[in-house]
Parts: sequence; structure tokens; C-alpha cells
Amino acid sequence: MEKASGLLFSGVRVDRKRFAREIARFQASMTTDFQSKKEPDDLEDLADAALEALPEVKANKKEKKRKRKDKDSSDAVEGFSVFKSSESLSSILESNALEATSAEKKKEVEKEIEKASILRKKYGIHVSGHGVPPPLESFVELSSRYNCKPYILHNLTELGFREPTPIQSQAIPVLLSKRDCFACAPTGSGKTLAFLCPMLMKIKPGLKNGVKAVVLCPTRELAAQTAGECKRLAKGRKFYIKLMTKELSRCGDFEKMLCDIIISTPFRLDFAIRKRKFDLSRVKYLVLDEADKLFELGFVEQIDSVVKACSKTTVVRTLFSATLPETVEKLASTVMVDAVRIIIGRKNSASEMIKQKLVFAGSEKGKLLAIHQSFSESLNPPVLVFVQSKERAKELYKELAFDDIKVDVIHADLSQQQREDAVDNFRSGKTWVLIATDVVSRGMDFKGINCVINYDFPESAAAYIHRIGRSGRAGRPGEAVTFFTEEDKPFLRNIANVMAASGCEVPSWILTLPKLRKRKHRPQRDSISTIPDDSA
Ligand SMILES: Nc1ncnc2c1ncn2[C@@H]1O[C@H](COP(=O)(O)OP(=O)(O)OP(=O)(O)O)[C@@H](O)[C@H]1O
Repeated sequence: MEKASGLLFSGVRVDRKRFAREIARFQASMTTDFQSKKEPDDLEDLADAALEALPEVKANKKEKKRKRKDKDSSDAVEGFSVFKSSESLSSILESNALEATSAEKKKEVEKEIEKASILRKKYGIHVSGHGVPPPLESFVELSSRYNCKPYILHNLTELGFREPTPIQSQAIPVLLSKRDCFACAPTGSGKTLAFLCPMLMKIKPGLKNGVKAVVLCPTRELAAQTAGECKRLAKGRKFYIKLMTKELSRCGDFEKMLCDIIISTPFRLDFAIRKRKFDLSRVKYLVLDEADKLFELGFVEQIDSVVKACSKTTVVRTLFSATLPETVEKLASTVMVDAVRIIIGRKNSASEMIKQKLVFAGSEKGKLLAIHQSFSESLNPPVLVFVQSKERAKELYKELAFDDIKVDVIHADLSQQQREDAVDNFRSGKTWVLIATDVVSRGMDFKGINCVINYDFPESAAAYIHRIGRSGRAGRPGEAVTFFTEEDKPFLRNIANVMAASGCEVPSWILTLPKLRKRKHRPQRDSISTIPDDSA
């Protein structure tokens, strides 16, 4: 992470090449005035001091100040330490009360704050950061409070969304007030709409003057799904919503392309920025969906490039995920300006709609027997089966393809078309059982998955939360079964903690297992096969 924090979000971004002359001038003429303020340690310090003096940097600082000034009434949850500027409910109340010119006005403010508090309590919404706008009670308030265009309300009704979910209720007003935001809410709780809705409300469609919003997703499947959802919500308006495909990133004529919103994986967008000069300097909204995944090593440089390219000083940056580790929050908070933090329910927890079960299968052979037996006894499709690698996905597919069930497989070795077909067939019910690697473990919204089977034990608690979160979505019940072997036993405690926190029964011996330092668990496993092993 240290490497990442050095690279990412190093605050104000200035093209050092472009300003090389200015930097050199400052380096050469280190004035006494300069020295008296601070003795620079090295050339890097000198260069930074020089950069501070540049107009671009000053403008950015001014903008940050402006954002901070933009205060409102709110209540704040005690105990979160990330935001130094957090104010307590009583202090906000106090300052509002002071400003109130009459006793009536004071009463009104108090009433509003109390109402927001009651709503937050009801929905399990925890916020920190100052001046957090009150949550929405209903989608109708989008019109009464924010002048939302009727087409969005119409589309929400068409999509069958009658009331906002808790994350939508709080995140939509926060983003509409142009505040940076960290949001952590359970899987399947409607985070996608929570960032798409304010984006569409704030962007004017089809103005032909460049990209206005960027959504980054860790996989192309999720990017495609999000683009689809965005188009459904924007129906009736001439928004140019583009999915960054391989072809577009390599051959797109970005100067001529009409695009209001671009949805992409970091790799494709970074490629388009670096190789094809894709201009993101007018972007107003930058969303990092599944943010903790995006901050994992491998993506960091690409994210950095996108963040730099979205260079407008007023850009609103938001992070969404069902799991947001502190390391990610800390890293991101170095660039977020006066951000609001929203947590729904308990942070980093599984959806309470999922019945979770651990099954001891002894060995790899035991797992294969257990899945055969489970399917022959009761198969309640659609079922999603997770394994730890593409090799193992292929092996399990070979074993199950001969049974009398409609089974398919998805992993990174397949072509884009094959991956799309696998998703479509599973969605349409042509496939009953989909064997998958973690390529579809995050964000994918397969309607009505009855059961998730972790054939291979997940590599971390976060991976577990996302995998099982493919079921139990949008208030529907789901089931998750996790096989474990002797080899997985030392890692059981992490998963068991998640299970216990969401109200599932866990054998007490698991909870007393020693805590492990090593976070990721990807053991070398015996291959999946019913053919007897010669060496045995
Ligand atoms: N207000 C609403 N009322 C009813 N259903 C909704 C509402 N908002 C979203 N949904 C539906 O809930 C499901 C889950 O939404 P979404 O995919 O946005 O969840 P998520 O929180 O992003 O999950 P994940 O963490 O897995 O990415 C989708 O099928 C979506 O259409």
C-alpha cells in the first residue's frame, strides 16, 4: 500500500514536464524569503514549493476551500476518525441556532435535524462529515427537493423501484450536493442506482463538449451491466452513454465521439487516455465502483492515470463498495475533499438475507462427491459455483458437464463473446449452474440466484462477502454453502466471523481458532477429477 499511496492521489496534479522551466527557475533561485519559511530538505521539496506557487495549484486550493465552506445542516456519527472536519450534531445545532434569526427558525432547524436522525436510525444509515444533507424519504422528494426531471421518476417507476433503498436515500442527496463520498453498503442493496441517479440529474445530455462522468468497474462484465442500467435509467433523454470496449479503446475517434458518460475497466480507460489522448478534463463525476478491488495492486497505476486525467478541480469523486477496508479509506481520503462517509448497517458485513452454511468435505475428492450428491438430491437453479482459478473452473466443468444438468463456465481465458454468452444464458435461465472464477464475484446482478456454492474456499473475508452476495439481492432471500477441507480449516475463523455478524449460527470451536496474520488463502489444490490418481 505504501507504494500505492505514493503513486495515487498525490493531491494536486501538475504536469512536471510542462512546468519544468518554472520548477528549474525556482530551484535555481532559492530566495531568502523562501528559506526563511522552510528549509527545503531536497530537490523534491524545492520542486513542490515551486509548484505551490503555480496558478493551477492555487486555483485548486481555492476550490477546495470553496467546497469546505459549503456547509449545511446534518447529524454526524461519533467515533469515525477519518474526517478531521467532522462536527458533532450538537455543534451543528449550535451554529445553526446562532444563525437563526428567530426562535421559530431555530425550532424548524431542530425539527429537520431530528427528522433526519430518525430516518437514519430507521434505515441503519451512519454518516460522518459535516453538513450532510438529510436522507430522502421517497423518490418523490427528488422532485420536491431537487427539481428532478419527470423522465427519471418515470423510469424509476418502470423499473419497479418504488422507494429508495437506504444507501440511495442518503447517497443521492450527498452526491447532488456535489460532495465527495465514501459509501459502504451490503451487496445487492442498490448502490448502482445510488451513483447513477444523481449523475444523470446533474449532467446535461448531448452538449457535445466532452465526457461529463466516468464510472470505473473492475471487470468488463460489471462495466457492461452498469452501462445497461445507466441506459435504462436515462431512457427518454438523449444521453450518450458509452461502454469502453477493447475495440473502442484501440480505434475510437475520441475527438469526434459524442460521449456524456463513459463506463470502463481501469485498463481500457487508461489505454485510451495514454495511447489515444482520450480527454477527460471536463469530467464532473468520477465513480470508483467496487473501490477496494480497484485499489488492489495491479490496478493502482491505471486508477492513478484516470484520476489525473479527470483534472477538473470541481470533480466529485466517489467510492462505492460492500467492503471498504481502512487502508483503502485512508489512501483515498488523501484526495477526497471534505468527503462524506456513509455506512449502511455494519461495515464490511454480509447481507442478512443470505442463509450461510459451512460444509466439511474433508478433501478435494470429498468436495466433488458432495457437489454431485447435492445436485442429485435437490437442485434449485439458478446456482452459481465459485472456484479459485480458471484451471479449476475448466476441470469442474468437465466433471459436471456430463450430468443431466445445464451447466456452463465463465473465466478469464474465454473470449469476450464467450463471456457475454455465458452471462446472458445464465440470466435467461438456459444455464442452470454457472461455474465461475472471481471474475463474476463482484457487482454482478443475476436476478434470483437461489444458491451460491463456494466449491473452493474464498481467499479472504471480502471475497466471501462479494461471492455470496450474488444471492439474497434486493430484499430476496438466498443461500450460500461453503465447502472446506483440512487445508482450509486454519482460515475458517475469518469467514465464521462474517457469518456470526450477520446472524448465522457458527460452531463455537471455529470462533476460538487462532487469528491468522496471513490474509489471502489460495492453496495449491489437488486437481478436480473422478479419475483415480495413479500416484496414490
Ligand atoms: N430502489 C430500489 N427498489 C427495488 N429494487 C432496487 C432498487 N434499487 C436497485 N434495485 C435492484 O436491486 C438489485 C441490486 O442492486 P445493485 O446491483 O445496484 O446492488 P449493489 O448494492 O451494487 O450490489 P453489489 O455490492 O453486489 O455490487 C438490482 O436488481 C436492482 O435493479
